[in-house]
Amino acid sequence: MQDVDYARYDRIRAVTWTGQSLRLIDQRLLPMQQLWTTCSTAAEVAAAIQNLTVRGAPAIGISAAYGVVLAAQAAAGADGVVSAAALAEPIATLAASRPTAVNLFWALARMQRVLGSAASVARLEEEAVAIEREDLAANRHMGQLGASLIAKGSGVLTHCNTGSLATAGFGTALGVIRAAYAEGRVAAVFNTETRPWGQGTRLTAWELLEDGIPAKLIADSAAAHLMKTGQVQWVIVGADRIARNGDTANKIGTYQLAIAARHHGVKFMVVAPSSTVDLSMASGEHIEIELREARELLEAGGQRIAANGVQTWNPVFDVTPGALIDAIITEQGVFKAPFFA
Ligand SMILES: CSC[C@@H](O)[C@@H](O)C(=O)COP(=O)(O)O
Repeated sequence: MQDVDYARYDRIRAVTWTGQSLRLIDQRLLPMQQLWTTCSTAAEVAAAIQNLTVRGAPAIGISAAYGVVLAAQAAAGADGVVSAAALAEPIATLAASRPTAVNLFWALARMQRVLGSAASVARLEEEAVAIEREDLAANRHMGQLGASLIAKGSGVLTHCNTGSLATAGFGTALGVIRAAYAEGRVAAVFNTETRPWGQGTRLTAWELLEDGIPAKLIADSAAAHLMKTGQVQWVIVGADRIARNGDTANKIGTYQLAIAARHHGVKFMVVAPSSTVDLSMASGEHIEIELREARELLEAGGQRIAANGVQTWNPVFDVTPGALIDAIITEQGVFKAPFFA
């Protein structure tokens, strides 16, 4: 096994905690502009999650945890202690920012457990830092676990953005691709555009380029043809919420990739920290799917491209049945059906 040069992948950071504020690279502007925005309140963090300044399930959870710390700093007494009552509203605002990624609710619940009826700001900050550190460690471990499943010379396809920008660093599905590439297992990397918002075009293609990993961007609609031509042996994706039976909510388009993969004998891997596994859900049937604004479909590069009056339906996640998934990797191991049931 080849050692992975993690420092190489740590140059891009989505989320930076300064002690008094949260600095976020504005993912809406990448890759054309690298600008950071500073959040000083929980409401600003919630807005940044809602408007996709920061996105990706683990990065959303980490940001929300720091949002709680910002609210605690603002509400604490001279003794540095804050009450649960004082944080109820900011926590509710953070929880309302996006519905699908369970990491948001998981991180808030973890902060609330530490908060109890009252806690020191220092203890809350310690917990948020731990959430971030544990995510990075989980990603590095999942990278090794996932890479070990990939035979030398394989082609891989990934969807959406699951790299440093979506996590505390290194990434989930992209972490597996990075580790597998470092180990000399990967012969070709393809990534989808991921319409309508374009996480693949804007973010994953850029991360791979920065890594120096040779990769090709494909249209979402080219994926089945790519599989048919025998160029990929694995589809590797992240997740926003995984039910006990392995049903996996992830970026819209993941489900059709899984169907095409099964048809062509291509294996399908989901990579996500255990914070993405929602043990309260027996299946994916009840996962709330976020609907986003029509503009994402009606415009390209800020220009209107659809006729005035066109109506839209824009679900931004879908649920892939566990039956179409060959392996789910968490930091706790490699899971096969029946997964967590
Ligand atoms: C490690 S990120 C996993 C998922 O969060 C990712 O694939 C995804 O669907 C992100 O959606 P987004 O709408 O960009 O937040």
